[in-house]
Amino acid sequence: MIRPLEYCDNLSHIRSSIDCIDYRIIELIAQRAQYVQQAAQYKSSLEEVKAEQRVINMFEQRNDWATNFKIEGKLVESVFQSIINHFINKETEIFHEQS
Ligand SMILES: C=C(O[C@@H]1C=C(C(=O)O)C=C[C@H]1O)C(=O)O
Repeated sequence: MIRPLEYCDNLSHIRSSIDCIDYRIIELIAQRAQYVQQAAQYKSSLEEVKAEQRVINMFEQRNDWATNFKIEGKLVESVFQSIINHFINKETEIFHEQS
């Protein structure tokens, strides 16, 4: 369980909470993968698969979200760079398989 910070009394409480948070992050990435997989069905070219303008807009929006949560935009940018690049590659594979 994610123990509320005010109830964490030792390193073990902190680490088990971090483990739960990371588990949830991975669960959400797996869920995200399913949506990206579906997106390929609505694309008819490799340009659409890459969707450059959408990606630019996403980075701006995620940077704003980072600011709201008081975390560094650089961190969020590098995390989403990896995630989105990975998913574009996956979606490209799916696109080639279905066309
Ligand atoms: C999922 C899409 O396809 C690609 C993958 C994206 C992603 O992982 O968020 C975003 C844009 C596209 O490069 C989409 O067009 O929305």
